[in-house]
Amino acid sequence: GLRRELMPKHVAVIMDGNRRWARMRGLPVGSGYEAGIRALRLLVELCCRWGIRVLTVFAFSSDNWFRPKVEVDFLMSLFETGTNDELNNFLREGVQISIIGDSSKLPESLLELLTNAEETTKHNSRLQLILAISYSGRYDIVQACQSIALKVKENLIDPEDINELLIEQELETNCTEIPYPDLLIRTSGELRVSNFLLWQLAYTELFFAQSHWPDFGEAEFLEALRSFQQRQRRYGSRDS
Ligand SMILES: CC(C)CCOP(=O)(O)OP(=O)(O)O
Ligand SMILES: [Mg+2]
Repeated sequence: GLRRELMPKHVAVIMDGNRRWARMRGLPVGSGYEAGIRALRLLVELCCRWGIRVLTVFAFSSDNWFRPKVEVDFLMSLFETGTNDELNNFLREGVQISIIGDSSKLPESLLELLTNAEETTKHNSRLQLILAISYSGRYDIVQACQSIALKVKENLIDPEDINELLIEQELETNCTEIPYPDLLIRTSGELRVSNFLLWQLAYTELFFAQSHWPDFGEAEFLEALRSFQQRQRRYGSRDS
């Protein structure tokens, strides 16, 4: 069975397969996205129940902007209604919301909602939910480099002061005490990282599930946790 002391502290999820889920059922794409939101709500509850400290989900990548406008608009409105519907639950359950990604491209109404949700939940401490929206792992590293280069230019630091900790502090995941996921879950059978967290995933255990995201429920999550607990994490040290 699962052992509480071997739980991952930070779980990251690429919630993939929503459109295929809908297509397999002869449903419109929007139904897949709506089912995906429901699966996310369930996962937040499961993470609270199993004592996971941080959950980072890839809700919308910078590449997703190239999808048909009708799909992008539907997703943006879904993020708005989802945030509205869930905010009171998150407040009650002690869930803190943080957003990472290029928020300048989000609709003003969604940005306001998310900023308000960050503000009203900032003292919650049971689970930190990080929503990666309009996020790019490579751009995250680029913006960290720009920020560090500026500090060098302003003589605040010297080039030899640049180390892994400094970069970690400049990444967008500096919104959490546990920036490095212990476990990454990707659904729908794709075996790619797709420009999600890149620096942060250096030693993360990867778990790939066949089921599409809307079908990823408690049984599937417990299977991922069991797989994680059976792994011997070496961080490159032991050669055996
Ligand atoms: C926006 C993102 C979370 C949606 C993930 O599902 P998806 O739209 O990539 O679905 P498919 O991989 O089935 O096309
Ligand atoms: Mg996909």
